[in-house]
Amino acid sequence: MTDLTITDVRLTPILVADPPLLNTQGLHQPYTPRLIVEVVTADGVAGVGETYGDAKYLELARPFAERLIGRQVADLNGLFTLADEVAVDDSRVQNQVDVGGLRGVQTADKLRLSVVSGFEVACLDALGKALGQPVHALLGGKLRDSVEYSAYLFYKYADHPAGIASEKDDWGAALDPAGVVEQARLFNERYGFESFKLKGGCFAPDEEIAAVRALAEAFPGRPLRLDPNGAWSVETSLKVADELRDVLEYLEDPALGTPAMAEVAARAGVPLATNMCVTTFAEIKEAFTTGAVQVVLSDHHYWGGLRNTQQLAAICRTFGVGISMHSNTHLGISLAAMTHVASTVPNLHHACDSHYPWQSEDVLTERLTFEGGRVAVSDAPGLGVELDRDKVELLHQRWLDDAFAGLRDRDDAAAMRVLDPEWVTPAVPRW
Ligand SMILES: O=C([O-])C(=O)C[C@H](O)[C@@H](O)C(=O)[O-]
Ligand SMILES: [Mg+2]
Repeated sequence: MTDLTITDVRLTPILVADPPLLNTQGLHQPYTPRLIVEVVTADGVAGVGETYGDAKYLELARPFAERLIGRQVADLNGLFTLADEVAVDDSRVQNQVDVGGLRGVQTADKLRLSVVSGFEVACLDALGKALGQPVHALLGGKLRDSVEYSAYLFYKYADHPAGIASEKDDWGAALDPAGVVEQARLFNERYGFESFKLKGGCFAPDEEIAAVRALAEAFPGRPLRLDPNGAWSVETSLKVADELRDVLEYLEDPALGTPAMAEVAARAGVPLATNMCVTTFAEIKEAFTTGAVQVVLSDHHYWGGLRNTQQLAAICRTFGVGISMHSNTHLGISLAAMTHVASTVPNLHHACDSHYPWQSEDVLTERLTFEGGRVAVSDAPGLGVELDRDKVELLHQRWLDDAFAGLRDRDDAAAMRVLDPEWVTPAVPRW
């Protein structure tokens, strides 16, 4: 009989290289924190998970990990009750937003769920390995053999600011329509992506409209999305919708907050997607009953894991709201987890987001690959990925070395201040 008792939990904070990508808050720093979670059973089976690595997540993950020892790896529901026992320092959530608000509201519950998700995935991986079953089978079985992702286009500089330690990337700059189209071509060439999302809210809306128009010309008929992370007023959102209605699959978080989104949705004539105004179960009712969103972009990290993602998908199905997936900077562990759960969701009709192509570094022995913009659903036991200890150690050492350099907490405004000392997180609506 397999012993599924958890006997060891390892938490490894790391810093991963990130290119100089722009968003409405500022600029990505050259390295970004992630937390690698490993749970080990009495039989020596190890499962891996990954979540946000900023200090407030680590502070919660540590006491949570201690409480896991002696519990069963299959006790997934118990993870949530256990999380409730871990106190959240109020100053970490009161009047705070995460990454300048890119991940929506910040609450103690959401912070806990973001931590639980890393452990839930690690437990599912260990359970799958112990039982010889892929994670998708533990979630009820895959409905498709591969999952489609979209190209996640960013305005970007060619390099991080001079004199700042960073890794070089080979994507070049993208600061105007021609640069955005060139980046899209590279994404298409390298990974076969068929749909394209542009991270907007960086330049005046007319410039971003021109970039999407240029994409539509270069890739006729392909699904296109524009996401300014709530940077626009209702009026500006409606103007952009008016100009791009014929080419957009959806407009993502044009304005901030459910009431503003509902106003835009009522008149835009284009579906609205969100990963900002519906990020918790508590936010669903208002958004769905006011028709504020037509597509929810789930993120298993902040929704609390893969099974919560399935529950969210079922609620969306009930209300006739679409579902797809949001992505922050993440590594192959999370891409594998996203792919497993996405393969089990019946109503997944949009290509999911993934930052993975931007991450030149990973902690796996083998990187996951996109073929025709799709990731194959693994049938190997667990997630189907293997941790490379040397790589984990290298990236962990970078985190250790950073004690005073300010990279352990993601701060896009701080990165922008290196270029523009006057930069502050822009007030919203920005346009
Ligand atoms: O709304 C979104 O899709 C995101 O917030 C994804 C990421 O946070 C992205 O904007 C970023 O990393 O700059
Ligand atoms: Mg978004």
